[in-house]
Amino acid sequence: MVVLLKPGFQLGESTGDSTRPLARGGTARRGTAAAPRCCGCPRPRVTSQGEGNRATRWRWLKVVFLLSSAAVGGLLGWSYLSAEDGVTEVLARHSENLQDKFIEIPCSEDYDSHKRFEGCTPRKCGRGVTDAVITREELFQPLSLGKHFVNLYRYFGDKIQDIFTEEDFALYRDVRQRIQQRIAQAFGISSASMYLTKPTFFSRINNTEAKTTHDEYWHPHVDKVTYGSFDYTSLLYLSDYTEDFGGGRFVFMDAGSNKTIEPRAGRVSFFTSGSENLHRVEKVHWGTRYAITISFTCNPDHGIGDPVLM
Ligand SMILES: O=C(O)CCC(=O)C(=O)O
Ligand SMILES: [Fe+2]
Repeated sequence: MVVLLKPGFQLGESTGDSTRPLARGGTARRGTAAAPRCCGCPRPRVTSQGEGNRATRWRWLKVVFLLSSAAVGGLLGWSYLSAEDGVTEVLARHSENLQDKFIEIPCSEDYDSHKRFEGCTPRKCGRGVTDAVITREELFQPLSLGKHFVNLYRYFGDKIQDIFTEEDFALYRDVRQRIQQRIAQAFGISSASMYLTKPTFFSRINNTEAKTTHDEYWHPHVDKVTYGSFDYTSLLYLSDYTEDFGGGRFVFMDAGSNKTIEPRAGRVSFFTSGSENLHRVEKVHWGTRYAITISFTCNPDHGIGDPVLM
């Protein structure tokens, strides 16, 4: 109930079509002389019909003004939060099971400042997502044991035999080959012209504080700048956005409209590594996010072999 008291008015209640005062059960009637009287009370002002209408209009104007202000405020707040979040389009939702999604974008000039390998160095650039390369059943749990941004080659040293089995590595090789073929097909190059490059690592991200700048995964970056040898980057997600962790979406930072990929276990995203694909990872708010970065170079000198048990 909205109760408004204005000079010259008695209690009234807003109704759907007007702000008529209650007129039942002896309650006072606005704009008439039938209001209760008492000795010594100031004589209620008798208002004309015109004045009453003006006041009603005034009240409605106030209501309309307040509602519009609330709507404008809400819109501004929403657009501020969206802008801060930086997300304007979802490329791949967690709930979707995507066969193949590929978006071509113009290449940056980054590749011109490196030695070109025709038939491999990107002439066609873009980004893709697929849930069809690896089944959820194939996901390799053993590799999820790693520490934050673990380098498969360096971190474990002699301990690597205790942690990974020959089967884990065989599965890694198989998955790596399938991703390599998918990338080659999407960009129209030969899979044989691509080489696995370092760092190849898996990441375990939670909301504990970063110990070194290497742990600060959320900064916008270009892989070719950060890692040098990368020409094609791929990411294999091992856990599920909103089920295993909150935050942690992958964001392509395009001018004016960012695009997100929501991680899903078994989902592979891949893209050319130059500044046409500036990106970041949102901070993880809760839970643990697992992913493997598998990247390729066109320069055989920067190629590495698959990780093996020694
Ligand atoms: O884990 C991700 O989604 C992306 C990580 C990343 O940007 C990188 O490894 O360079
Ligand atoms: Fe990256």
